Amino acid sequence: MSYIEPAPIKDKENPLESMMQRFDKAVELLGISEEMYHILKVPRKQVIVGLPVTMDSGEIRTFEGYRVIHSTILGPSKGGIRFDPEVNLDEVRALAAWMTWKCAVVDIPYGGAKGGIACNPREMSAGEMERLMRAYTTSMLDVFGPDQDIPAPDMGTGPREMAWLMDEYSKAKGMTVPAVVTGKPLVLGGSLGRTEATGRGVMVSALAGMEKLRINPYRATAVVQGFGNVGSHAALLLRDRGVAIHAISDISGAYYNDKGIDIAAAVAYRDNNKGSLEGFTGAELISGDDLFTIPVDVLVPAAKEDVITRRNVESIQAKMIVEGANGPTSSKADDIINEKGIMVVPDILANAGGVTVSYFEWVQNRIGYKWTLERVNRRTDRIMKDSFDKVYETSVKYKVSLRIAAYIVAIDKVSSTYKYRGGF
Ligand SMILES: NC(=O)C1=CN([C@@H]2O[C@H](COP(=O)(O)OP(=O)(O)OC[C@H]3O[C@@H](n4cnc5c(N)ncnc54)[C@H](OP(=O)(O)O)[C@@H]3O)[C@@H](O)[C@H]2O)C=CC1
Ligand SMILES: O=C(O)CCC(=O)C(=O)O
Repeated sequence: MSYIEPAPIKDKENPLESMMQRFDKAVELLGISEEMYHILKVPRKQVIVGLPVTMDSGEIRTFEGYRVIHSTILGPSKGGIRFDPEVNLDEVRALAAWMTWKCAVVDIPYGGAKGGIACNPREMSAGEMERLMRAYTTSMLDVFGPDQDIPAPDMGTGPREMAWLMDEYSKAKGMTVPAVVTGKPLVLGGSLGRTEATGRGVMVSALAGMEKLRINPYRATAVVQGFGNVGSHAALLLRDRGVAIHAISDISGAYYNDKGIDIAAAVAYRDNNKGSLEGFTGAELISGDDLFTIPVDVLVPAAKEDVITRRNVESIQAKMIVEGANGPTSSKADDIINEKGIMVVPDILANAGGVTVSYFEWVQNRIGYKWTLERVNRRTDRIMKDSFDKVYETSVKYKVSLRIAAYIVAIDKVSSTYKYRGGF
């Protein structure tokens, strides 16, 4: 028997602190009361579970899993499940709060939650992953529910894991409950457009930002860190709008080509190479750190938190950062970015396309009807563009960055909803 220790919180800028610093700034500008501050700050529920799983070797390993419900003020809580060795409670708490603000920014009727399991999916077989996901679902039967808390994919998980979750939950309830989870395979009630939705939202946000900066997409260049669900779809869709992608990266390194990378070839290579870009020959191999220093119009961090910090922020030469990942920029880097005059389209706006189409999937499951891809994309684009415009106007009104403006929009929405519900 062995026990997988969750990774200790590293000596780096803690994502929860980064989230709270932005939250505090926005709260101060909005002038909300002390009572409301605590209502919005403290998560409603935090669940930690031990998950014993039989590995293929016959050994039983116990993993630690988390689900944090940050808020249910706007509706049932919503947020993905992350499988990653570095998952810890503080990270999940920050990610859950970001979900609350994200749903509020794009005005969809959900609160915020997030889940995670400290595990390494790269070292696990499909059978081990399945047993782990089913054990987690069983532990969360009282937490999850189509009107209660609705999970979805995040780093290290995708439609396959959501299918196992739906099946395990449905078996326990004695009926098929597709609306308990989103990001499912199409045959199980998944929505057309969900797989590429987050990347699509990144593309719409990037184009809206370029318009403000008067950058012509057909002459624009970009680099994308992370080539998973979000990064690869963002790269494909930006390329479709004329943007030349000069570098992409994953854990194996960054791949640079100043003539523009053939993104479709990179996707095909990754898909035939166990999900990795390692050995990709359509570009020069450079270090992951060097990707941030390339002079381009748009930098899209689409891997994980705290990749833009005080350590590397000075070397960034992009005109715009569009945050595909959650929390890629530490709060300490924000001030320097603002001084440098770089526009940042923040995570809680830029990557909200995923939860938007998750909401559409949930709506379709509840009405028992399937929308066309054209309808999903049209509605997603409109929500993303309207949300960008609202955040932009707020940034002008309060003379703040787009990030603080997005927090202002979100906190205002959640706090006024709380008052309408009569909780105050
Ligand atoms: N999936 C979704 O719908 C949404 C995701 N997000 C956020 O987007 C981010 C990415 O999620 P998603 O695309 O789903 O995750 P995936 O697991 O699909 O992809 C993550 C990618 O990041 C790469 N990566 C991890 N660490 C590094 C690193 N240190 N340097 C370079 N690349 C790295 C991975 O490489 P490798 O494969 O080699 O490990 C992989 O290419 C996360 O912050 C997530 O919370 C936000 C909104 C919705
Ligand atoms: O699709 C969803 O419901 C949530 C996706 C997610 O976890 C995120 O936006 O960070």
